[in-house]
Amino acid sequence: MRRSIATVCVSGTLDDKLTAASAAGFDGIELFENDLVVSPWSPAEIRSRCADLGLSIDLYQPFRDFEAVPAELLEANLRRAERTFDVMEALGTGTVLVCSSVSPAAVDDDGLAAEQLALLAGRAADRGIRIAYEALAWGRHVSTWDHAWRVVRAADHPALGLCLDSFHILSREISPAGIADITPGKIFFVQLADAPHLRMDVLQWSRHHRLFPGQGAFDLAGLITTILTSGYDGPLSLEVFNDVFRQADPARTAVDAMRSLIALEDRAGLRPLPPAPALRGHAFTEFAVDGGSSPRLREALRGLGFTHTGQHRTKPVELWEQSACRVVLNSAVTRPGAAISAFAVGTDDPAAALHRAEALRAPARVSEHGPRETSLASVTAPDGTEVFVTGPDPAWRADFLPTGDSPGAGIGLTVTDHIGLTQPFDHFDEAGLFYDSVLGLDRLATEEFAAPFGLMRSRALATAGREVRLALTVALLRRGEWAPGVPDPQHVAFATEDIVATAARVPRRLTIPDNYYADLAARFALPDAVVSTLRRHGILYDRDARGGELLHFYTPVHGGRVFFEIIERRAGYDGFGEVNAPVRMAAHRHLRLTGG
Ligand SMILES: O=C(O)c1ccc(O)c(O)c1
Ligand SMILES: [Mg+2]
Repeated sequence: MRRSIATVCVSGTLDDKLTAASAAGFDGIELFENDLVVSPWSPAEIRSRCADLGLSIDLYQPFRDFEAVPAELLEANLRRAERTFDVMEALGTGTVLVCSSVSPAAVDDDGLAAEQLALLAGRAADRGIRIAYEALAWGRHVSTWDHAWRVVRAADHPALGLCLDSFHILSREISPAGIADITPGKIFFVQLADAPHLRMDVLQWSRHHRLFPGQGAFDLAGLITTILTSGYDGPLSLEVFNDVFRQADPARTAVDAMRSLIALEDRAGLRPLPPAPALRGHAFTEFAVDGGSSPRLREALRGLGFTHTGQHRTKPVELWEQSACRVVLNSAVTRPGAAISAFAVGTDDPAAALHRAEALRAPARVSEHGPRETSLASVTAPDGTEVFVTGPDPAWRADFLPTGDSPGAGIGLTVTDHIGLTQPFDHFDEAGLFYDSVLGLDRLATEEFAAPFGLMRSRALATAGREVRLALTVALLRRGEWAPGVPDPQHVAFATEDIVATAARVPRRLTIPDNYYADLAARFALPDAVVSTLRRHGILYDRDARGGELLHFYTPVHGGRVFFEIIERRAGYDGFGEVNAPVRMAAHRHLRLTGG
């Protein structure tokens, strides 16, 4: 099926939008009237620009407030329509979207609406144009797909059909099942948007919070399957009104949009993707360090029981290990401070993983390598992190010469539990979609919490067996000038099976205030002895509804923004202890002020 995108989805002028849509591989666009109005190009020039870019103009929109009006208004509306048809003729576009009226002038009379829409369709047909009627979820009298379909059926004109928009359908609690029975050929156009579950005015919800498929909570694969059952074979077109996308780099947004559509087509069984191979776990996490931060990171790792086991053959890169926990310190990448620059996940079939990534418009990159080095392929995530996929026989290890120090007993750390990455404000939803589609992760809970320096949102992603977990966080508003917290913190969490024994062996843990423990005792009715053990070691606590428990502690921040977390999950606790994140943030801030 053809892939289309509405110009409203991306930022910029029409030129920026068309360039972005074409570069991302879309077949066509929905042209929004206001993008045309502000363009210096004539409709004929827009038509030829689109043709040059390999884009068809699949729809022109919106034409508003047409139907069910008194006679004198009808004349004016028809005149308006003729002007729109003139533009469409010059554009070479055959379908116009007419959305259900929101005008106070419209009357609640389906017969009149049908009659006037049939009249409009007749005028349109004279000019080779079709009318796709869309029920806006906030339409004055017509606000559901089935109501729009009743009106279209009653009008009974070959040039009048439906535009089905997933947002208007799924934002209402009306079953879409009957869409499968719509007369073949009467669905003229299909628009796709996802959205998070929100309890708010539906117009505000639609105009500010739509997302690309897979980024929200709607069952779009199910809806598409229903729509295709009716015989629809026109374009699948993304129509997303989103405050962030409207101001983000259009080239990136368009790729994000294309990735969402490709992943959706896979979920709906339309165009299967190469399956995501099972991930075995976190293979290593790489920190880019500079001259100032590398000694700090080394000291921190030593303090956590890691051993420097390998030295890269040709690059200033060190491998540190403890059980299956592996950290790579890379001084070859020069950026100030320390940052998580890459992570690696293990799979039995790295080639298949990269094949899938390519299909999802995440091109694989083979890192620079010297004569004796393994070429490790990676993909770059929207937050800039390089994601490596390594095989069962970790060939990359051969790139490291043993230092002679074998990993000692350590302090009980077993595996990397998760990696926590702060996301760039403009790319949070893009990042979630990237990680879940490319790596085949499940999206777990999205949580919001009030932190000292702003509201935060966090989204957890993980493999079904929890071998690989990621926690993505973002500020809910773009950060202002006042940014005293740790800027864009990042961390790696290692698992232990005995947090108290492990904590006792870590010299530098983050100090947690007494107030936290008083509150904890009140919230969970924990025995005094337990609370005092937690307090003594700076261990934070959470418990889920099923009795699963999380015990975790943190190190100070090293090199500006990175820190480590040690975590013990009990009885199937599956979260990330986000409820404790504000405590950690305040403690890091306090430490910074007191020179830690
Ligand atoms: O928000 C709107 O007005 C609007 C306009 C056109 C559409 O196709 C739509 O879904 C919403
Ligand atoms: Mg729409």
